[in-house]
Amino acid sequence: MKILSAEQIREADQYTIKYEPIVSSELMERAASKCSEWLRKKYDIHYSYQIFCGVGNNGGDGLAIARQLFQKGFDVKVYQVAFSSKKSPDFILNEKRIQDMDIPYKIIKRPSEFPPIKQQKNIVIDTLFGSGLNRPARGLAADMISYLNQESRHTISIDLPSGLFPEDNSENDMDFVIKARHTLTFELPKLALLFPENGPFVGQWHLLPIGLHPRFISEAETNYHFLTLEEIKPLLQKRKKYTHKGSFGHVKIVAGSRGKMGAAILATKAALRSGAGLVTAHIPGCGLESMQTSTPEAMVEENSGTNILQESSVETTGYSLGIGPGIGKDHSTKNFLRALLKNCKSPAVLDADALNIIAEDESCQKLIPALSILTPHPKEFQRIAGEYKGDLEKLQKQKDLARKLNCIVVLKGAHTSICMPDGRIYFNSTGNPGMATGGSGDVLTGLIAGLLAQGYSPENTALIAVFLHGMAGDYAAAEESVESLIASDLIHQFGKVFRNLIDS
Ligand SMILES: NC(=O)C1=CN([C@@H]2O[C@H](COP(=O)(O)OP(=O)(O)OC[C@H]3O[C@@H](n4cnc5c(N)ncnc54)[C@H](OP(=O)(O)O)[C@@H]3O)[C@@H](O)[C@H]2O)[C@@H](O)CC1
Ligand SMILES: [K+]
Repeated sequence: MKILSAEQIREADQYTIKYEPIVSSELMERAASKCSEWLRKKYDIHYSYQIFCGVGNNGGDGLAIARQLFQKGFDVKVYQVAFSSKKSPDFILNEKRIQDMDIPYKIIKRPSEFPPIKQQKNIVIDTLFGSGLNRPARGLAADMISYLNQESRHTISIDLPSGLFPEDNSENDMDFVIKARHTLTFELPKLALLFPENGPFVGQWHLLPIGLHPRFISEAETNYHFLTLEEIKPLLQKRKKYTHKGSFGHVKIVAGSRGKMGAAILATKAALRSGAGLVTAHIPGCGLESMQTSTPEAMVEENSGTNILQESSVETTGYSLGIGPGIGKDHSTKNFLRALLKNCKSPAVLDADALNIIAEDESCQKLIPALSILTPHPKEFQRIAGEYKGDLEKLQKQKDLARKLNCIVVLKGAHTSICMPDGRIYFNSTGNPGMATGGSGDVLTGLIAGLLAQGYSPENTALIAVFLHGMAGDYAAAEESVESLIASDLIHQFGKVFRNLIDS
């Protein structure tokens, strides 16, 4: 699914009006009815609504939602926050409609007129600003936002939390942005909704399709995508009947050190469960027994080091390498990694301490095979890409790094972003906070290496693996809980994930 800029969404809006065709007030009515349907499904008739409107089309949405809820018998109160006298035509039309229906409607001109916010079974609907915000909120609008953030326990923002810019908030004043519990956004996600730093404002966000013209969307150009099931399913290969283990490649997991063998075991198990034909674990001697006992399906190749990986010759040809989980940063391990990368000619997966080592050694970065997949978490990413101020700058650094190394950079987090060397970025839609747990990244490394071995292109491998990994997390959280989720649970869910994705 594409992520378009506010400018493109405005164009999509105009294109739909012209070519569907539909009058703009009807498009607003459609958007509002999607919202009121969503609300009615979630909250029963005992809930009341306080709807705060600006004077643009976002405010117009608020007025239309108010009328629709009122018509269904809900207790609705509407407030126009008069921060400007320039009302949009569709706002004016909807204002007239609610006035004709005797819906309680007040105009707020100063903070002393802010109404008390009901605390029980009450929802505040925020329609002060949407995608038309063109400067940080100030004056009356800013006061209103602060007041609602302080008083309302349950705010739902329409299209965007008011005060949040759809893309770039680096210059914004975040004290004057609504903190919503839910955000109902139209048709396509906006970039700002995907940034972890905006989580406190956006809450949970939901996409409501409003029928913007499909031709405009399919022709619109963008580097940003939101990765959904529809895009992943066609990428997956079904196993053919006449195949044998040699058809599915050979993974080599290069991982572990004394005290961190768990990382190697998790990555190895994940590679096995990903469907790779054969998996070899290249580990320090101290891990031999634990690996063979816990993971009898894997072969073990002992490194010359007992406690850490140190220089020894490693065959790389014919393998998909997953390098880094639990290897530490000992001087000998650094030398080992350098020699390994020198030797390795096909795309590999680099994670954890492998990334920390290359972060400290620029010359080592040049040895990474083209189209390798790097999977840093934010701290590792910062070490390798440098400091950044906010998530937009972080995204730019991710693009710079992918281009510089000619690699795929998978930046882990809520909505993990996958950046291709040509600058395309995919945000993942699966996963949950329970996955922020030790070993979760090791599982991803094994899964990526396992898919790579089976002949998926590096690009498709990264997309599929991240999506599957998140989906496994969602299944695990549904069966147990977000709190209790541990990394092995993810591997246990791979079977169900594959079955649901490939067979259905
Ligand atoms: N596109 C779609 O598909 C559909 C879009 N729809 C809806 O339309 C919304 C976009 O509407 P929009 O363009 O009218 O802008 P909106 O966010 O209401 O605000 C603009 C007003 O705010 C003002 N203003 C701005 N910043 C300000 C500030 N800091 N402080 C004070 N004032 C400020 C600005 O005035 P000015 O800059 O001229 O002073 C103007 O008056 C979109 O989010 C969605 O909800 C749906 O109805 C149908 C389908
Ligand atoms: K809003």
